Amino acid sequence: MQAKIILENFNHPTLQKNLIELGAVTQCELIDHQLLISLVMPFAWQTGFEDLKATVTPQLLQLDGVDKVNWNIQYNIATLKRANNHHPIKNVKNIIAVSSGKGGVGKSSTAVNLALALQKQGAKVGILDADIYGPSIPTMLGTEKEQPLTPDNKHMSPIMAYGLASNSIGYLVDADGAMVWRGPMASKALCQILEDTLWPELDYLVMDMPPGTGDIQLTLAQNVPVTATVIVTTPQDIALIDAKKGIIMYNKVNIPTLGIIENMSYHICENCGHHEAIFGEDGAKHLAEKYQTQLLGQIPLHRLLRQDLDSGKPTVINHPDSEFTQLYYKIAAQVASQLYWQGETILPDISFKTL
Ligand SMILES: Nc1ncnc2c1ncn2[C@@H]1O[C@H](COP(=O)(O)OP(=O)(O)OP(=O)(O)O)[C@@H](O)[C@H]1O
Repeated sequence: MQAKIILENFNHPTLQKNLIELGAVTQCELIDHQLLISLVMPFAWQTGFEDLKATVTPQLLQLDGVDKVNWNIQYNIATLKRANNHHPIKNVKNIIAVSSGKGGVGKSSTAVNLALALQKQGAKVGILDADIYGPSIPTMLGTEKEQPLTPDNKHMSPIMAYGLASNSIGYLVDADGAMVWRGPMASKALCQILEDTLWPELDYLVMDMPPGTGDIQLTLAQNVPVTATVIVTTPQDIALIDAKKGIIMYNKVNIPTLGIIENMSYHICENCGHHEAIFGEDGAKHLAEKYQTQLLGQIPLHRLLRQDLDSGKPTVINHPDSEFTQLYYKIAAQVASQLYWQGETILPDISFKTL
């Protein structure tokens, strides 16, 4: 049928096989001059779907007998093989660790906007703030006054914010208390929070890792059932050197690096809109090339991004139509698709880590 050929010919940066080959098209039928097309996608793909509709609908309407095209998409997000074959966490399909070699590069800001953007891409998403040195996710989600309830005195219910299930060391201890934890104590506590949270069914759990490449990060990376990591850096040499250390550390513990997100890539002048590369140019691109990974996206330095986070309403929520939100959507589409294409689909989980 010609409609199938049109679907087969659709190319998109997030697709490495066409939709027919991928087995994503579950219905393509002409009924009463209406073409019904249904897709089931194994990764979050809402912007891809919008692009598909915009590109392909006019072509389909040219076919004989087609007066209308009726589109439908559903998700059955794949569970991908975890690094080091760790046992999974109950209800969590995939864990994406957001890491940075250096502190203050915008790892938490990126993690929270990425989690929200993945959700807008059609996935069920949670976020775990494992940044013991500065648990900032509760502030960024506007939930800093909340505390998880424990229905059975053993497990914690996550705090819900904008549809994300969240938990943070910041809900449980004050920042000063957490800072003095020694390495083994900190990583043990973090693993416990991950395991003791009653996560709802999640396609992706974004984990905001503590910055750095020391013992805590290493122990965490080795013990958490991570699917892959994403490294956040600025284009500045001193951040790139640490980002490189991060890639090497994850390589050592067999955790795949999906790619690099460059934050504060350029400054946008609020008066004239001029883009200025105040921290240098192309640093993350070169780093990605050198380590055979990819640049997943670039986020500018802009006051709005900071203000939105400070007010507890990340830009993806507070300014959904902004150019920044579009950038996060694009990054989320890249992260979800790369995770799928670089990973190995496994069967849904039957055994869980003992709690
Ligand atoms: N692209 C950006 N534009 C403007 N402000 C930003 C941007 N990215 C991050 N910020 C601001 O920079 C500060 C540090 O960001 P963030 O807490 O995300 O960094 P981090 O790498 O997680 O830090 P830490 O090392 O403490 O974990 C925050 O105030 C945040 O609002």
